[in-house]
Amino acid sequence: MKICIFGAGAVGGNAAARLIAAGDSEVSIVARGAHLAAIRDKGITLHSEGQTLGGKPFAATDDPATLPPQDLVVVTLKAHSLPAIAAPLKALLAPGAAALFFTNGVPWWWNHGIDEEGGSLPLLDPEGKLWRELGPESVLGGVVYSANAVTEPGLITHSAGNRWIIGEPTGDASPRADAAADVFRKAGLNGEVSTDIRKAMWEKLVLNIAANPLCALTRLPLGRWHEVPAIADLGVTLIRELLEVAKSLGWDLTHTVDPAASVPAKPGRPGGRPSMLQDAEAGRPMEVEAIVGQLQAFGRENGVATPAIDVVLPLLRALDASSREAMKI
Ligand SMILES: NC(=O)C1=CN([C@@H]2O[C@H](COP(=O)(O)OP(=O)(O)OC[C@H]3O[C@@H](n4cnc5c(N)ncnc54)[C@H](OP(=O)(O)O)[C@@H]3O)[C@@H](O)[C@H]2O)C=CC1
Ligand SMILES: CC(C)(CO)C(=O)C(=O)O
Repeated sequence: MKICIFGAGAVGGNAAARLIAAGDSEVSIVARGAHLAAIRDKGITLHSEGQTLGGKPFAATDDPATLPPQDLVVVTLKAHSLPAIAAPLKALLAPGAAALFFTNGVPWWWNHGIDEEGGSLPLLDPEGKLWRELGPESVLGGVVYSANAVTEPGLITHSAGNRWIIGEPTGDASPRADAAADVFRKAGLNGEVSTDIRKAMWEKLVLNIAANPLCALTRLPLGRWHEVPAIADLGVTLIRELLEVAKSLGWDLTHTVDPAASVPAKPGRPGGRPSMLQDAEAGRPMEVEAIVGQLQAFGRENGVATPAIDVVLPLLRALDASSREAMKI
């Protein structure tokens, strides 16, 4: 099986290192910049649970057009980077092959299988390129619990979690979802198939809606939230709003999720640098719309008030705009 990891940064780098080490598939990597140069020079190295994997030079590329058609493309870019790769991603897929998106937050393909006329979500696919040029029928949805950081170019440090949930947006069982989960499991990545990938998305978003924006805005990693207890209280409020939005769309998690117990920060627990904090610290764009903005949009469409989101969202958008301005993008 030919598998490409498109955007092998923190999460994708973990998957790539494990898939390469397993040796069951023909793996290729699309990366860029200093990270790409380091992968070509020294390979992709994964530090995980006291073990080190990888570390042999690897012929990665920044030009997907140089790769042969792939049976599976695992897409691990940030949500805001996706529209730019719609056409090259489509060109990389062998007939019938899937693009498996492991992206936090509400996915651009949300309407596929539930409201085709609704098309792409404008906050996530502003010009509709993903819907039009890639096409939602190419999509496998993915939800990942695996905390990683690119600690230096070519080096991925994995700190917690190993759960990779895969599902068709239509909710159907499919050989391509089974095959993807299977190849992940063989590589030591706990792949599982879901017939309700949106439910898995909401359950994961319970963690992200509190951790990601509040760590990014305060610069406090999760292990330091106890220094300002009101931060965790705000996290609980954000989770409550998320649950009401999800319920208005038909996913009622209010009986299974306890907001107070779901705030990811626990007093004294060390570490915890969510991906949005990593982006804020590095002055990179952040996944504001997938993790926060789309919740406000859904809330407004369905008459659900989101007062805490309404405060957090403009702060994040302003922070994001200043990063983009500094990076001239
Ligand atoms: N990090 C984590 O612990 C977790 C992250 N997630 C989610 O997983 C997804 C991926 O996150 P994460 O791994 O942290 O992101 P990263 O930014 O670490 O990785 C994405 C990589 O894709 C590269 N990239 C972007 N565009 C292109 C392009 N056109 N061609 C080649 N390479 C490209 C980026 O390069 P550059 O840096 O130059 O932009 C970067 O190296 C996100 O949705 C995130 O929310 C989920 C669970 C945990
Ligand atoms: C759950 C969490 C917070 C793990 O790091 C994550 O998904 C992220 O970093 O975006």
